[in-house]
Amino acid sequence: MIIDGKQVAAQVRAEVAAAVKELEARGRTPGLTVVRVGDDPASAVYVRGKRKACEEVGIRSVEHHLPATTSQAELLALVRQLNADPSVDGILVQLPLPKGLDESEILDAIDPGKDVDGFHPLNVGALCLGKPAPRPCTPHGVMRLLAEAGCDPKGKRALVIGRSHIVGKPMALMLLEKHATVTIAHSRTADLAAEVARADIVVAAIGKAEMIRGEWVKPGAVVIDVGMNRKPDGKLCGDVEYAAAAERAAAITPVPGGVGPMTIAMLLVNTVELARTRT
Ligand SMILES: Nc1nc2c(c(=O)[nH]1)N[C@@H](CN(C=O)c1ccc(C(=O)N[C@@H](CCC(=O)O)C(=O)O)cc1)CN2
Repeated sequence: MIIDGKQVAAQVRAEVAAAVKELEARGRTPGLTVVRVGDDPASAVYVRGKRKACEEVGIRSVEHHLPATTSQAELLALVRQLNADPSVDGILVQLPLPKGLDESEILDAIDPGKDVDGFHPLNVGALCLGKPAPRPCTPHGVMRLLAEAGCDPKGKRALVIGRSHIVGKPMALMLLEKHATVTIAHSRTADLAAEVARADIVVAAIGKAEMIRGEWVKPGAVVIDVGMNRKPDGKLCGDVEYAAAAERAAAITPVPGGVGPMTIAMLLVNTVELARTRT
């Protein structure tokens, strides 16, 4: 089975549009503000996608596009200004930031009540403790894809490959919350093939083109590919050898059209949730 992220994302967007209508009936239009610094072409594409998705579901979106020469102090000042602005429900600083800017200090400065990405230490702590808080969009989207594929993580061996703050670590916590037995693999893992071979659920988020060999996948496993890599021929591919893995997996996400569209859909979910909380 191919897990169609575009289709699930469309379903999520329809749910968000209905939730926005309800809020509007109460005189409240949710608002997302995106901060983009510099001219990274991929970031420009993602931010455009975020704004278009907001527009489609009725979320008000504003973009602050700052030059790559922006200083740490200037960026911090903008974040603080947005924190104080009552018309802003969600603040998102598009990553990566240009070299020289301290990403962690910027993310920590976002009001945790407006942290639509769920990257603030307080929200990460809340996730750790199983308390309600905005969940990082990509792993949040993966959980929805698993549910749509009929995969309940309870009691299953889940392998998360990658330990980033944005995907790997929160992913592991969300799977743990759903009672999976979770392993996190990374660049120093001794025998990755053996880890993959015993996993019922594999979430690959390492950023290395087709590094996870199809033949490693346990027959009947569910494979979620978070990777997005550009091949020399210009085509996109994931972290998993798709065709070979699809022969063994019970369900698998493609790249593109798998996890990517869910990242934007769950951002909309988080924005509406923050607006509700602040109402
Ligand atoms: N502040 C944040 N920055 C970044 C995040 C994030 O969640 N918050 N995630 C990524 C980039 N990202 C969203 O920002 C993102 C990545 C990929 C996609 C997507 O839809 N991909 C498509 C393919 C797109 C293409 O053809 O190039 C797919 O997989 O089908 C959406 C959003 C890093 N930064």
